[in-house]
Amino acid sequence: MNSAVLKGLKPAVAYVLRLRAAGDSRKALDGFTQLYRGWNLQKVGERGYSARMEHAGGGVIFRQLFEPVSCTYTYLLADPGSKEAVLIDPVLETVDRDVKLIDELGLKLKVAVNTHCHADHITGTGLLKKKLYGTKSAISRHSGAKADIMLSDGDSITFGKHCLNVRNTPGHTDGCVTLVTGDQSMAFTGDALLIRGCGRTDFQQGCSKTLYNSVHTQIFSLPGHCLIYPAHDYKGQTVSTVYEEKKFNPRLTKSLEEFVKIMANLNLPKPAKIDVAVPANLVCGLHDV
Ligand SMILES: N[C@@H](CCC(=O)N[C@@H](CSS)C(=O)NCC(=O)O)C(=O)O
Repeated sequence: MNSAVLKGLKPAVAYVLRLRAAGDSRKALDGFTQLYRGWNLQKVGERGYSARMEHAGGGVIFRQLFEPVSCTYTYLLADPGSKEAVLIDPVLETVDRDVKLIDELGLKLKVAVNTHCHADHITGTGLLKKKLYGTKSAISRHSGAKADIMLSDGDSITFGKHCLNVRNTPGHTDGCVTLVTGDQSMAFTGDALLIRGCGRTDFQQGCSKTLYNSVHTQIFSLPGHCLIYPAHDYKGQTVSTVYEEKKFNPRLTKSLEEFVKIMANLNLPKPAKIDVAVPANLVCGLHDV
């Protein structure tokens, strides 16, 4: 670590040590967790993309990628040792970008997984299967969509020595899942939980009561420092934490009754591509499996 980085870290380390000396070990532990994460964050371009790269202990390669028309995040995770990779929520229009990155990093795409049957964009999984031989598609068995791997609650998607654990989080659709890293440091929440928001519940199999229950039991039960990576953001945010959303989410901090009212009065326009996207996504994108 160079001296400029060390100089910048010193006050933060001192603050954490002061917390520990003052006997606030929980806050100190959270502080250390944040510092550790900070060492692995990189700022790229105009958006604050976080990229946790491989390090001495053998971390995970991680990229957050953005598709600006549907404001969709695609996530690439890979094991630095085996080079096995997983892509979460790829978008048809950005498949070439994703393939190039996977090639450049020398990775082998094992699974392209959708957190649910999307209504606003066409998934890239079908095209990825054609472009990257051996890739398997995956989606929840409750989604009604076709894929090579039909996921159930409690399943794991492994890539090298890492894994993503599947938690059913229905409510936006019946087949919504949240994918949680084995160490519970990151959760990919799809459209169940967005940053300071949540997925709408007014089409497909949407149910606001179900969504409220999913978020509270399956996501808010994760550790406070667990990073939340949603499928979309419409306001330029990239990442949140369980702690932040439990404290500041304007919908999910409310009672169930209030939440149901909020969701019934969102009055959002229908996604522009819904009539094309849903039928295509039921067969893994434009291309059949
Ligand atoms: N304008 C977009 C669709 C925006 C939208 O409805 N987003 C969904 C997730 S994608 S189905 C949603 O749940 N939004 C929640 C919210 O509070 O905004 C388009 O035309 O594609």
